[in-house]
Amino acid sequence: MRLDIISIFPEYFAPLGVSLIGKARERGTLDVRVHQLRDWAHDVHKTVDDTPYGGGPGMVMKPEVWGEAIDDVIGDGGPRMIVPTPSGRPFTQELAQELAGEEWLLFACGRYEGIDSRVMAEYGSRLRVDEVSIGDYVLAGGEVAVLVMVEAIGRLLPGVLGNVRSAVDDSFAPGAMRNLLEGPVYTKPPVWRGHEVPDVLLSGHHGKVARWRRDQALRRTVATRPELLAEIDAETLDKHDRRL
Ligand SMILES: Oc1ccccc1-c1ccno1
Repeated sequence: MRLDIISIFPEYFAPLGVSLIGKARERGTLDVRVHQLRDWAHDVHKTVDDTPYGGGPGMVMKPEVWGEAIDDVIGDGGPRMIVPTPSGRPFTQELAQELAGEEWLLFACGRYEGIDSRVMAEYGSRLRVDEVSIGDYVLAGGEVAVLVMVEAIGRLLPGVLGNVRSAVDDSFAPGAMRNLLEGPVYTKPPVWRGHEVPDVLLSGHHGKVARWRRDQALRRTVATRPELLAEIDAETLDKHDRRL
């Protein structure tokens, strides 16, 4: 997978050189290219923003600069374009799975009050363009949102996670864990400061362990995110529980 990221703060993406994503880049599973938007601003101050039409606070990012940058980066290619914004569709594990199936993603990191909407309109006629939010809060720019999305997407690519199983058992992963939160996890020692590991996890009985884990996932989901259960139909719940 090729990832292009356009930003006025390319240094934000240094973390993509470490851990799982860094190793995926070394192996060639991920081809990450970060671009400085100001390289396409031609005035002496490398200006990338201006005041909003209609008035109001803040500044809006200029369409001309973005247009030249995106044209240069994609050429005649057709990546899927992702624009992080608080007003976008929610970024979910399901969307991460979908984006992990793409060959080429282009991330446009807006700052200030956002990118002139004509940029998304212009490229929306040629590319699949999604405006995406990572949550109901406001950031200073899209860079952190891109880091979140690249990690969530990258870990789903073949060979990136050492143990494929751990992606399958993720919270929100499709299948048995869809819309369920992961339950508690434990490792050695069996007793730590008087806290014991649940006996079932030491039993070696895989069926009982699987049932206990699903029960714990359901309990945690009811306690923390009950609205997620509304999205699981009774048949699905029953099917997976019956399987256990
Ligand atoms: O708050 C933002 C500002 C700029 C770009 C993206 C965001 C955002 C907030 C939540 N998801 O994305």
